Order: sequence, then C-alpha cells, then structure tokens
Amino acid sequence: MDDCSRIDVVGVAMPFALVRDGEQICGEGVRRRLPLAVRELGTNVVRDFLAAGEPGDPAIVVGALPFDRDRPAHLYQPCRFGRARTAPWAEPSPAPCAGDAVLSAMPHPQIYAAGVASALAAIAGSAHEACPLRKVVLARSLVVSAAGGFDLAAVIRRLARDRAVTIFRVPLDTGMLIGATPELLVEKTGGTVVSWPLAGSACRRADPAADAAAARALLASDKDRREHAAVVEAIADGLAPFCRRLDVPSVPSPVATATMWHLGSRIAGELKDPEVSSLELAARLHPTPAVCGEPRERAAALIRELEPFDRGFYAGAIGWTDARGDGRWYVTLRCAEFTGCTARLYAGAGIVPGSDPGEETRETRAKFGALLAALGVAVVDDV
Ligand SMILES: C=C(O[C@H]1C=CC=C(C(=O)O)[C@@H]1O)C(=O)O
Repeated sequence: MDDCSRIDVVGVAMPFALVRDGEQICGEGVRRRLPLAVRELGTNVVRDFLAAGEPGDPAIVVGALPFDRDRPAHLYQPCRFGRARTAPWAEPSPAPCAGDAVLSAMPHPQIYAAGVASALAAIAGSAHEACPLRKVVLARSLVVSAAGGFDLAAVIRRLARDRAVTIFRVPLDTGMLIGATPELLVEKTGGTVVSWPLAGSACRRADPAADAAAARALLASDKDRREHAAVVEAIADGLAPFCRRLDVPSVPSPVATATMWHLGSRIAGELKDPEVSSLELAARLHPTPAVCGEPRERAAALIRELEPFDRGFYAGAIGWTDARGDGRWYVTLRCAEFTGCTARLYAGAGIVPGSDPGEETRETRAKFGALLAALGVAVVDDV
C-alpha cells in the first residue's frame, strides 16, 4: 500500500478519494473491473476477484454502488492505493464556480410536493393491507450549469470544511461523483461491524439557542422518530444473521453536520465470521429505508413511479473492501455528478404518515445547501 500522505488527494493524481477527519483513502487508475449487479455481490466475491489478480496489485476493491440493486456496480481494483492520516486542506479555498450559474430543478419544487402528497396517499391507502407501505424516500434533483465549468478541487476543499462528514470523489464512466456524506452504511474491521444510520432531519440555525431548540424538537418529533425507527429496524434485521452480538440503541441521538441535524443510531456488532466481506454486508443492507423505504421493493416501485429522473449513483454507496473483507461503505448523499459544465445535485426526504409536503420540499432544499455552498451558489427559495 502506498503512503499517500504527500499526495494531494484533491488533485488529479489519485482520483478515487474518501476523506474524513484527516484520514485519506485514495486510489489511482483502474486495473480490473468487477462489473456485477449489487444483488450479485455475495459471499467470497471480493476474495475470489482479488485472488485472480496479479501479485503486487493493490488487494482492494473501491467504487460505487448504484441505487438500483439490479444495475451493475462501478467497482474496480485500482492500479495504486494509498491510505494516510493527514489533513491536506490547509490552503484557503478560492471561489469554486463562476457566479453566472443557472439552476434548473427536476422536478419543479411544486411537482415534488405533489409527489410527496401522492406518496402519503399511497401509504394511507395501504394501511389496512397485510404488508403496508410504511415509508418511502422521495428525492429530487437540481442541475447547476456554469459556462466556465467547475473547479472540482476547490469544491472538495470547501466541502471538507465540515469535519462531521466524509468527503468522497469517485471517477465514473460518465463524470465525477463528488459529495459530503454524513451517513455510514457499514464498516467492518476484523470481527466487528458498525452501521450508523441517519433519518429524521431539521435545518441548523445560526443562533445557538434556536439551533439547540431545533435539535430538541427533532428528538421529540414522533414523525421523525418513526422515520428513523424504520431504518434502524431494517439494519438490525439485515445484520442480525451475521452477528453473534448486536447492540442497537433504543433511542436515537442528534447528529449535526454544518447544515443539518439528523437523528442517528450507532449500531455495533460482533461478527460470527470475521472473514465476511464489508462489500457483501453493504450490498445486503442497501438500499436501507434511509434512502428507499419500507418494505423495500414496494417503496422502490413507488419511487420509480413518482421520480421523473434516474437516481444513478445517488442514494447508493461508496467505499472500499480489502482482501480480508475489511472496509467501509458510506451512503451516497449530499452529492453531485459533474459532467462538463453541469453538476446534477440530488436530495431526498423520508415520507411517513404525518409528513407535510411543504416541509419535505424545504428539507430537500436545505439538503442541497452544502453542495450549493461549495459551488459558490446561493440557495434560493424557488429551487
Ligand atoms: C435521502 C437523504 O437523506 C437521508 C439521510 C438522512 C436523513 C434523511 C431524512 O431525514 O429524510 C434521509 O433519510 C438525502 O440527503 O438525500
């Protein structure tokens, strides 16, 4: 493994990068691809794939899982891989984007709000069925076009000012996926596994007293607690067969990013088999009700019906797994795909009985905030 401490991960040298708290994980080049669909990423897939490679190549798989479990994952063995504990963000970040950016919401916020109302009707209509729809996460997207393009290194440096999130950059075949996710899908190290789901949100406030009150109100919100509980239950159910012991908090805690409060629950377990692959665990858990809904297939069908765009890699997972199965996968949130002079941003909100279409639309607007600020674009009320 290379020491990437002297490599500027936001430069072009190591295009795949995950950065949190000064720890960088980065990869350069594509040695071999692992083009399986998410649902095919089962036991021993990574171990067998790496065993068939050339000796001396990095014993690691990195990349991104799409939202759709039936689609091919973007997974590969890089030519070089590095890991280091340094903070490469010392220099001040210049304004990343020309001020002439044009914003185009897809769908329009009013259409999104109407979609939330339709989702609420579908949830209510299924209430007396044997297996009712309990939750669906509806997303929308925002295309930002800038004639002069984007300075992606500056975007990353700006995102990295928030120490509570993990910054990622994944080179895709179609562009560059960049974001700042607050949510850990799964981390596996030896015999231990951790997942830290988030669901239930409130905007941060500038005034400290108002901000603390917003966190208290979120913790006390029955609607947000139900939204959160659906995710915790699904993850606990997904991990239980792999664990000899699993600790699931009975109440969530507030988790803060620079722009949002969330309800979070740190779920930790002891694995029956320490060789199990973190990619297999990620593929089993994905998509959780933090990004899809409950029950999964039914929520995914409603998402296909109501969302007028393709999620692609948004609401998927990004991360890495090594030959021992150790690795870390994050939920692909607060992100954009950059292609030429456009950036497509995504944001979603969990819908449960009691959700309000206007509130959920405002929540998605606030979730665009981190990326828009990093692009140097002001959040305006009609997006
Ligand atoms: C789907 C997103 O957020 C998820 C993660 C945290 C809180 C969420 C919520 O409160 O709705 C979402 O489940 C997104 O940011 O696009």
